[in-house]
Formats: sequence, C-alpha cells, structure tokens
Amino acid sequence: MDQISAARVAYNQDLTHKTILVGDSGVGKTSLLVQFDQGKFIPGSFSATVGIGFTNKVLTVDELKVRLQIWDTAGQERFRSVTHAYYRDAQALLLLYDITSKSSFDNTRAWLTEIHEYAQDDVVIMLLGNKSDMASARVIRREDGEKLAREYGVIFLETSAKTGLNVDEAFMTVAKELVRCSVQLPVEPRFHLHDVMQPETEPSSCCGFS
Ligand SMILES: Nc1nc2c(ncn2[C@@H]2O[C@H](COP(=O)(O)OP(=O)(O)OP(=O)(O)O)[C@@H](O)[C@H]2O)c(=O)[nH]1
Ligand SMILES: [Mg+2]
Repeated sequence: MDQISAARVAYNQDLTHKTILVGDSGVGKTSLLVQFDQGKFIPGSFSATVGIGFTNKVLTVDELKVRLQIWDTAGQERFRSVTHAYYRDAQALLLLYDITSKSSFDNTRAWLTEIHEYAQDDVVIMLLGNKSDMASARVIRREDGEKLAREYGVIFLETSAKTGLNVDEAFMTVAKELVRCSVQLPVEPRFHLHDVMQPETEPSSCCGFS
C-alpha cells in the first residue's frame, strides 16, 4: 500500500481540524471565508473584523469526510495578541496577502516568523495571494509569491474572494494535506542495497516548515 492509501485507511473522520485565516487587515480573509461558505462576494465599503469567530465546514476528500473549523481573525495590529492565543492548537493556517499591496506581502515574513513561534511544528501552512482579479493594480508578481512559499516550504495559490478563483481549491488542498499528515507514516529507508553510494532524494516534508 502506498503512503497516501495508508493515510486514507488510518484517517479518523471524527476529527475536527482547527484552521485559521491570518494576514494583514484588508487582505480579504473575511471575504475569502464568505465566498467559500456562501459562494458570494459582498462588494462595498470595507468593514474590519473585530474579535474572532468560526465557521464549520465538511469537505469530501477521496470519499473521506474532513471537518474544518475555520477561524477568521482580525488582522489589525491591536488584535494580534488575541490571534496568537489561537495558533497553538491550530492544525492548518491560511496566510493571506493582497497582490495589490506590497506591505501586505512584505509582512508575510513577520507572520511566518510568528507562526513559527506560536504554532505547532506540524501545522499545515498555505500562502495565498488574494485579489488576483485586480490585474491592473497588481504589484506582487505570482513568481514572487511562489518564491517566498518555496523559501518557507509552504503551499502557494493565488485566489480571488471576488470571483471565487481557487477559493474551494485552497481549502481542498488544506484538507488533503491534513489527511496526508494526520497519520504517522512509516519512515522510508534512505538507502537501498543496490545504490550504497547514492542516497535517495530527500522526501518532501510532510507538514509545516521544511
Ligand atoms: N477585488 C477584490 N476585492 C476584495 C477581495 N477580497 C477582499 N476584497 C475587498 O477588500 C476589502 C477587505 O476585505 P476583508 O475580507 O474585509 O479583509 P480582512 O482581511 O478580513 O480584514 P480584517 O478583518 O481587518 O483583518 C473589502 O472591501 C473587500 O470587498 C478580492 O479577492 N478581490
Ligand atoms: Mg475580516
């Protein structure tokens, strides 16, 4: 049985995975969750989230039910200490920036440092470049997002909470990673007898920072 099949057999469908949306104020965390949960985008003036709340969603991954409890946090600086408290028992984190805001992209490094400090080592992390529908206002190239994600060993997608582009995809990817990482996979031997001098290429890290 390959590792993915082994993970599927052992996966406990009663688990609920705490998943947290983080990132600067205004990058579109609430909009992304509303699009995912209700399939709609509410245009108009921006109303910053105050406090914290969650939405429960059940996703089907290869016939397995994966339960996500998705927490939408407030991005404003004054609420950061509250957000930190929620990192500890999170199994997945979606870190958003806005492709039209250089500061939101630059700040993702600080967010990743915080995540490293407060979250569990095996947390599943996705970096999302949101507002990808705003092509004419874009200041962060897709390649820059991909490069940063590679540097930190996290998964990357560009999304649009407005059009829905890659929104379901982002949460499905998280759910698949949670299935893959939820079981302790057997450690593969690094060497085979026939290639004593040739180490196997490093397996990709399962979860969290590589
Ligand atoms: N064009 C476009 N606008 C978006 C998108 N996502 C969010 N917005 C707009 O950006 C503004 C901020 O969105 P929010 O979802 O409230 O941002 P937030 O990250 O929840 O902000 P905080 O709650 O303060 O942390 C709103 O005016 C949204 O309508 C997107 O994908 N495309
Ligand atoms: Mg919000």
